[in-house]
Amino acid sequence: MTTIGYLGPKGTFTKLAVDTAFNGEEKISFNTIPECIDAVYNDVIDIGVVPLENAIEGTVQLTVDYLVHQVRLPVKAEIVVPIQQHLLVHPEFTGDLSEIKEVHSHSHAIAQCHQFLHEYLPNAKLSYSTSTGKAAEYVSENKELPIAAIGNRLAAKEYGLIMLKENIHDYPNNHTRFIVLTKNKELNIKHTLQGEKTTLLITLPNDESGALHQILSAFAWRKMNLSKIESRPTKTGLGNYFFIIDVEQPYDSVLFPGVKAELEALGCSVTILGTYPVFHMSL
Ligand SMILES: O=C(O)C(=O)C[C@]1(C(=O)O)C=C[C@@H](O)C=C1
Repeated sequence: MTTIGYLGPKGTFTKLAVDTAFNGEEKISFNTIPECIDAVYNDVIDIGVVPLENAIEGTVQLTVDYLVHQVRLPVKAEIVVPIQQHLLVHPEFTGDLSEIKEVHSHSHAIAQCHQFLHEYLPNAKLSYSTSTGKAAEYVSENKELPIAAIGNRLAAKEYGLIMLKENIHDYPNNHTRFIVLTKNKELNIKHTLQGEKTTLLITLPNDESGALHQILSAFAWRKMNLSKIESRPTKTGLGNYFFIIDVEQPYDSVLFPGVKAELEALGCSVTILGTYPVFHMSL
């Protein structure tokens, strides 16, 4: 049977994404994003699903950095899921909002609710956990403490918690992109295909004037639409960056090799991180 790994434990957004996109497979929980990626790389599981980017908080840097610097695996699909954050408490907590002393969650979930926390829980201590599910688990195991978790409806159900405040994310149109990593498993995602993308990793030779302009023009004059460009440190010293570029089309044997050759002539290195279908899910 096909095995799918996800950032767990139960009740995470990644689990929600996996449950929505796949059924029938064996699903295995991992404590961290690197552990899940390693398990695909080491053939412990067939498929791994990890978060990549949130509409409010931006890129999940751990995922990008781990895939670029530690373990290279091809991206084979993208799943976009709506995200609703709720404030979860133990059913035995009978106080009101102002009595909550600690809020637990994943850093990305806390960041999506900064304004809410600033307004309603300015004195609560923020405690970061490996996932929203882990935070919900902690609240469920500590009923005597005046604490809350930020997480989703599934977490409330899985851990028997109450949603004290619903929809506490600061902006309404909240979504997270998850990527599906696999070495060679055929994917069978039965959802409406939203489009196709290719993600490239581009490293500049050194800090030359106009280098970024030259990179972008290689795409521009071929009329290749870019949906994301992001720079990250190469970790070799201050001022050294690579670029992750999402192109709104599948890989083809004319335009992409053309771009690659043109950029390599400028001294850049170009790696294809994946060419993949994009699925939008509704929960
Ligand atoms: O903690 C979870 O539930 C996750 O699946 C991780 C994660 C993330 O890394 O962005 C996924 C979606 C939400 O944006 C918040 C947290």
